[in-house]
Amino acid sequence: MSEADKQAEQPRTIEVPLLQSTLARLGIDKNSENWRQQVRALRQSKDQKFPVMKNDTLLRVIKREKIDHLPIWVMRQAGRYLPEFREVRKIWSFFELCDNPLLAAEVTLQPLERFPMDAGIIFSDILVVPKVMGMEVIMEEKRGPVFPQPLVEPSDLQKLSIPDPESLGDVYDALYLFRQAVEGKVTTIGFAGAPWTLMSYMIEGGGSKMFSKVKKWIFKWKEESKKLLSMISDVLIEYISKQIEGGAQIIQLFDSWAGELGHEDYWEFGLSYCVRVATEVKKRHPETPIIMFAKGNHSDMVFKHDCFDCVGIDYAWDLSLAAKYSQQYNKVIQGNLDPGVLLAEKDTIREKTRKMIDIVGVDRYIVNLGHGMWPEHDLEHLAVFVDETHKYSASKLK
Ligand SMILES: Cc1c2[nH]c(c1CCC(=O)O)Cc1[nH]c(c(CCC(=O)O)c1C)Cc1[nH]c(c(CCC(=O)O)c1C)Cc1[nH]c(c(CCC(=O)O)c1C)C2
Repeated sequence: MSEADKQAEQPRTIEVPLLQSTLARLGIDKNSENWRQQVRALRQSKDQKFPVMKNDTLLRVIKREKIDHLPIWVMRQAGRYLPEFREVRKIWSFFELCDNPLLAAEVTLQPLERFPMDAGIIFSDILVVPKVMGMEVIMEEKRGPVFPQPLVEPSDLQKLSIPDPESLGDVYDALYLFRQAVEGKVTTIGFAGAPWTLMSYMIEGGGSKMFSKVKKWIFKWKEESKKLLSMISDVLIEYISKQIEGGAQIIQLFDSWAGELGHEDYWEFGLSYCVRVATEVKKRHPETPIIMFAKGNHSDMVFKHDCFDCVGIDYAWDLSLAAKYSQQYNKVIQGNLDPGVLLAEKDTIREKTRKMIDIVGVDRYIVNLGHGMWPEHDLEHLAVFVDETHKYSASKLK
């Protein structure tokens, strides 16, 4: 049966059991025709208030305040490894979830019902940004994201537009609902893809092995490439600022394809734009920390920039070196268990977790994977990672 047929068979009522009591408290009726307007009006209201934080461990680490355990969350925390997420995906397409604040908030809550994480990253995707800039994006079942009409040459830039920031209002509304729903028990994380990574998707038309098309752009059409990177950066500054105003308490920038560029080129076409985005966002929201995750070989460059409060370390990086830089540059680090370790025996997961904590120590550290969860991951194994992080770090903090 095709994806469309499967979807046609399911009742498409919006089931959000985890959000139920929050909606009741906020006075939102999900069955009313104007529930979207009701959520939006609350999010935009001047006297918007969020529940008091009961567990702000993650934010305390950033501020170097006292904690009783190390915080943990995992990238791709909401996703296909969760049976309840797969159930929702039988009824709704990927972007239908992203465009529906009730469903996006519900799906973000799902992993927190199972695991005592310290944060929730809002369910969305980095590719909602190219979408609102005028590009079509399709999520294909096995391949991932596909752009049927990628940017081929500089004249294609004319097809792009700078959107009204409110055209991504569904994301801010989802953040608002999620932060209301967790009642201060976890930190709310917003995110965006970095300019270089988004540009890569927009030109390659999807995931890539060689990155030959986007590399042709930056080396052959340097000025036009910079125009595109600037345009994306401008959109991101507004987008991230609005996420913070909607409820995000910390932001992660994902530069998933950073490692495809050499050192100097990554500065010129990658990190310098992230610095610009983070610096601008910080001018507007100095209190909101920013985590920079540059996957690949460039974390050393990230440490040197004041606009980043935390450096996300991928699994291939040397954690001891990251720990050294963390001291030298006075920065929090996040990472970096290889997602593959979650396929091992539980004892191995515990051992590797303890080792990471021994290397970094129990301050300046947010425990995470070194990249996202995989659909084949076992729920119990993730539970072991979370449990060992909390127990072992708590024993060291006593
Ligand atoms: C659950 C999910 C997401 N995106 C995709 C899926 C799986 C597809 C599905 O359910 O149909 C497709 C989806 N979206 C993307 C991919 C990667 C494809 C590729 O390798 O090119 C896939 C399969 C693009 C994407 N999307 C994202 C990145 C950066 C992180 C990384 O490096 O993996 C990237 C590169 C970020 C992302 N994507 C998502 C989140 C929120 C959920 C969470 O983390 O809990 C986040 C933060 C959600």
